[in-house]
Order: sequence, then C-alpha cells, then structure tokens
Amino acid sequence: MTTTGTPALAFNDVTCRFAARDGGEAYTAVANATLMVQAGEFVSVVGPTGCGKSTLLNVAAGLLAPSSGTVEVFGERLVAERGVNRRAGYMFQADALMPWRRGIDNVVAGLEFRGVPREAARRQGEDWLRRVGLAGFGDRYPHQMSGGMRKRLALAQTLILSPDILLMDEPFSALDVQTRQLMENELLALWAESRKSVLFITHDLEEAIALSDRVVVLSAGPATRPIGDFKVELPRPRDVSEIRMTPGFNELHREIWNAMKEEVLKAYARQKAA
Ligand SMILES: Nc1ncnc2c1ncn2[C@@H]1O[C@H](COP(=O)(O)OP(=O)(O)OP(=O)(O)O)[C@@H](O)[C@H]1O
Repeated sequence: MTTTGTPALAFNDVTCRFAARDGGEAYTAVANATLMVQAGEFVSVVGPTGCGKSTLLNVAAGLLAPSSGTVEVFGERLVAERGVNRRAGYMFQADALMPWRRGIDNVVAGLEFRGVPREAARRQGEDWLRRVGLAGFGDRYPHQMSGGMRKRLALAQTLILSPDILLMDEPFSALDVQTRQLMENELLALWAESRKSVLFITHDLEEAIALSDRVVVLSAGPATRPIGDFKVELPRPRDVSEIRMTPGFNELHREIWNAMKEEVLKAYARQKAA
C-alpha cells in the first residue's frame, strides 16, 4: 500500500563517510541517498554484501548521524545527537534479548523502562506472548528457547512498545529456511493488524519481494545509493512460500535481479581484490 502525504521516514540526500583508522582517506559508505517510506508501507532495501544497508538503518534509528543530508520522521528532522528515533522499534540480526531475564521479563522490559506499572506491563506482556505463539513459554530463559522462539520473543519485545516504524536488519537470517518462512508469515500477519511502516534490510531478494510493497535496490559500495525502486503489486494476504511460486513473483524477481546483478558482481570483485 502506498499512501501519499508526509512520509513516515524520509532520507534526503544522505551521505555517510567514515574516517579511516590509519588517518588515510575517509570511506564514503553511502552517497546522496534519497529514499522514502510512506505511512503503513512495507519497504525492503536489498543490495550486495557490504554496500551500506546497515549504515542506512543506523541512520534511520538515530544511532548514526549522516555526514550530510537529513532524515525526517513523520516530517520532523531526526537529530542523532539528541537521541535515538523514538517512533521506531528495531530488530537486528542478533537479537537484543537479556539472557538473565525470563521470556516475559524480556518482553516487558521496554514498558518497565517507560514506567508502566508492573501488573499492567505483565498483562500486556502475556498478551504479546500469545500473539507471537509463545503462550506458556514466558517462564523460560532465552537459552532455553529455539532460534525461532527467540525471534518471536524479540518481535514481541519490539512490538509491545507499539512503534510507528519498524526498522529490521536481516532479522531472520540466522534461522533455517522453514522457520524463517514461518516467521515471515507471522510478521506479515502482525503487520496487517496494525500497518506499521517497515524498513526491512535484507540481501535476500526473494524475501524482499515476498514481504514488501516496494523493493529498493542499492548499488555496490563505496558511495552506495538507490538505483532501482520496484513496486510489488502481488495480492495480500500473502503466504511467503506460496507467493514465490506465482508467475507474477517470478517476473518481478527477474526484473529486479537484472537491476541487481551487475552490482552484486561488482561487490564480489571488489571483495576479492581487497
Ligand atoms: N563505523 C564504521 N567505520 C568505518 N567503516 C564502516 C563503519 N560502519 C560501516 N563501515 C563500512 O561501510 C560499508 C557499509 O557497511 P554496512 O554494514 O552498512 O553494509 P551492509 O550492506 O549492511 O553489509 P552486509 O550485507 O555485509 O550486512 C562497509 O564497507 C563497512 O566496512
């Protein structure tokens, strides 16, 4: 779904340079990137390895200030020095679970930090455990859970705070294929309930198409920028494993892969030469 109006997230001409450790020339990871995520839209960003996907996400999270350019969150300028993006929730490759806390205590941690009374937080926590399919598992510690269960827990931990924007950096990449597809379907079901704006980073084009309303392709680094923007007009609700078998999916995959292929080869050649 693409709505017009003030975007939930807007990168305006964003450039990110990193100083070289040895005092040499700075490395320009991202150059003049302009990209929008509309309210309620699910956008994936794909690109070759090391191209700058996580850098963009860190900028959106307010964890990294761009060297130039701006980020706007629902029309308001995000200033990293003033703190993180409070309208966003994050999910990274490695989950942010606290190993010393039981499942339920992990889920309610954010609410507790916000000062929600314990009983009310617990009630919401139990409700979220149920919604992510972990009812009855709240007493377990993260190490007593499978990879898929930990991801569910991390999802509940993020969504309980009801962020307007979800920033996800390859959240399911560590999972086996079947668990991953289950999680992707669960994410879509939860997203359909509340229509958050999602910026989803992945190097997996199939995952990007299956989940998204729009797929943005980044060029190989250095000086990464969006080089393609593709609408995914496949019907919803979707089952990610079934949608992959449809002709519409394959056609789009071919089209986006054509735009990506050269960049992937460039990145590979650069990596080999490094
Ligand atoms: N803090 C930093 N200091 C110096 N260079 C950095 C820093 N963070 C990222 N880079 C460089 O910027 C480039 C982009 O990194 P980034 O992690 O954003 O890529 P990515 O597309 O997310 O990678 P991957 O696909 O491997 O997850 C890389 O070459 C990386 O080495």
